[in-house]
Amino acid sequence: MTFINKLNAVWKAHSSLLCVGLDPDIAKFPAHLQGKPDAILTFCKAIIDATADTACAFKPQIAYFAALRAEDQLEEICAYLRQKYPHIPIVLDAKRGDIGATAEQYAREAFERYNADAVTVNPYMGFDSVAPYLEWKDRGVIILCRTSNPGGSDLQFLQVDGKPLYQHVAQLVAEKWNTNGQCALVVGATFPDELAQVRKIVGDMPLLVPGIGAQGGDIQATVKAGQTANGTGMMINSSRAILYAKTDEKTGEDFTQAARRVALETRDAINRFRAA
Ligand SMILES: O=C(O)c1cc(=O)[nH]c(=O)n1[C@@H]1O[C@H](COP(=O)(O)O)[C@@H](O)[C@H]1O
Repeated sequence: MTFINKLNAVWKAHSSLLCVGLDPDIAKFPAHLQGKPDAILTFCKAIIDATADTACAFKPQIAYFAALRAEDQLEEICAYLRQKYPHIPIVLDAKRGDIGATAEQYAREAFERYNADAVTVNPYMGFDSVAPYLEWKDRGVIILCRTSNPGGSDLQFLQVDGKPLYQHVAQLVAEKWNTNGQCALVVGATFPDELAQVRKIVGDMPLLVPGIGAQGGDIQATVKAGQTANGTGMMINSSRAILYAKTDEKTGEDFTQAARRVALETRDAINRFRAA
């Protein structure tokens, strides 16, 4: 099944636009996992099991694994997702961007080694740097458009031929690069006005929308600006707010129960503003 078909099916089946980000930071792990050799694997599996039914996607961020020489644990996590939750897309967040020959290797890394359903890529080097990912016809290629960070404006907001650069990216992807219908765009929840602009340009193209939770993006404004006519169209990502949710001492919650509680609250807060 293609990435886009999988996403459409799980949006419906789970009634959720929530993407759970897997950004494992050992320093924030519960005490009983500290110092264990496979702590990242154990932590991520526990989070996945606690939140799978609330999510429309899981998004592992590769830097958190690579920095700790834990790519083998990322492989195991992706294999676990494939085996236990094959209906939930895996979005590998790698933000790659390089010349074609090198991009071919990055595409193999994402789609063969990790067997991800989709990968995030940077459009700065132009079409030939993105083309190798598009060769993988059943996979998703999620292109940075209007990122959630404050410095995103430095380049993405530059006026080019009368409109900001990020709108050119949206138009280029929608009109020229997406010939196989496998593209999506990254647009931060921290910029709902721009999210609405992108939605106007790209029709029903899926959007990966990080920036709620720890980065403070407004859920109501995000959903109103970014949803499609049928109330879908987005993978709204939250990582740290779910992974490291504060446990409620009164009820004696553990970290998985706290993560599940916040994931459910976030999913429901999103659903409150969706079109029926
Ligand atoms: O591509 C991304 O996922 C991404 C794009 C962007 O513009 N902003 C952004 O925060 N992200 C990623 O989304 C996640 C956000 O994490 P939290 O702020 O903890 O929810 C991190 O893994 C970021 O690397």
